[in-house]
Amino acid sequence: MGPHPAVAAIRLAVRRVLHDILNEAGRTAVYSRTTGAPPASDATPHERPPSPLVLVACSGGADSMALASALAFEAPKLGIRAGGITVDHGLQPGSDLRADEVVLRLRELGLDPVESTAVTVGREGGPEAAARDARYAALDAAAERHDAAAVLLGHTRDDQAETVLLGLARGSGVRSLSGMAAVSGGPGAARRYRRPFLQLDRQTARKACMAQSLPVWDDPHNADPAYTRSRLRHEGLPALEKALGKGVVEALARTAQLSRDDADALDAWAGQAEASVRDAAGLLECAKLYALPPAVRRRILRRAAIEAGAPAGSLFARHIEEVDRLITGWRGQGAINLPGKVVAQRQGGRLVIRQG
Ligand SMILES: Nc1ncnc2c1ncn2[C@@H]1O[C@H](COP(=O)(O)OP(=O)(O)OP(=O)(O)O)[C@@H](O)[C@H]1O
Repeated sequence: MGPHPAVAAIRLAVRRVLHDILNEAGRTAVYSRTTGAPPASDATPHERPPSPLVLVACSGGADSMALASALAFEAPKLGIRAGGITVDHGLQPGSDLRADEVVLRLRELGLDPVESTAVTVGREGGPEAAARDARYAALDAAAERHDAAAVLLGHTRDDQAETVLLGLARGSGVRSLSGMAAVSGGPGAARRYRRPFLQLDRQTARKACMAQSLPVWDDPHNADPAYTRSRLRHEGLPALEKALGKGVVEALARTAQLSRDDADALDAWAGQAEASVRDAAGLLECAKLYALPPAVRRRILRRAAIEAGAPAGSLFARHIEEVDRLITGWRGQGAINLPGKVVAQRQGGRLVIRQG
């Protein structure tokens, strides 16, 4: 009898990603599929390149426990070492004990190395953003320390749908609607993070844990109505499903993929158009900017503001719209102040964006 369908589904999702990692590293999965033994080789063990290490980021929740179990099952068959890391945010009493428990469970799955790392969560950008920043910094550090080829994250299709809705409600562009990427980078490692479950629904991950008798922990934050994402998960999406039908989560995840492709194309277009709207001195020419489609023009303006020193995270659509009005609605406006003490002004048909 084969594995439970949910277990088969999580394993397949992880296997695909592990194959990608091997291919990118220029290695093929030549290790025995049944025993996990390396192929017979003339090379002595110390001449063989060390097998790559893949870490799973695990909170102890159903999604990342399912991910850890699938990694533990698939990695040895491909000659990949599998490890795990859990981050203790220190936001609840006893969180250190919980982290120790997660470490134990990951070790029981056969992962090695496994470690927990404690972080201090600041306040910047609100509680969710601050916890996320601290978590990724810790995961980046762990990946560096262990020289990991990749870190797996347990985001599911449901998380993706929530992210798309949050972007939609913020009124931002297609980049924001494109949600989370299946592959994304950390400092110095453009393809560090992988999300094997992005096409998989949360129920499948949960069922896979049940089928394997894996205990999971439900983060009280996930149910805390003080958090926007939690309200969306427990009230917003169910209401949408009631009104629009069950396929809404899948449709939102598809929207993410389509938006990502559109955003990438527009970014590339803006990158190419940028050189053609600069004069010999490198200044942006307003007449040429005016002739461009708004989506392309605003991307060029955003890039110029960031290049001048505006922090990307504080630069919102409304800032760029105001700068855009220097091009499309010129009536002698004064200089426009942007985050990071950057100033944009129109001078003699040129747009000057620099730190004031
Ligand atoms: N404390 C943590 N330590 C390590 N990794 C974490 C931690 N919290 C989240 N992650 C990683 O980020 C992913 C997304 O986390 P998030 O809390 O947004 O989603 P979730 O649906 O609650 O996931 P899970 O059920 O795995 O907790 C997790 O699946 C996991 O890979």
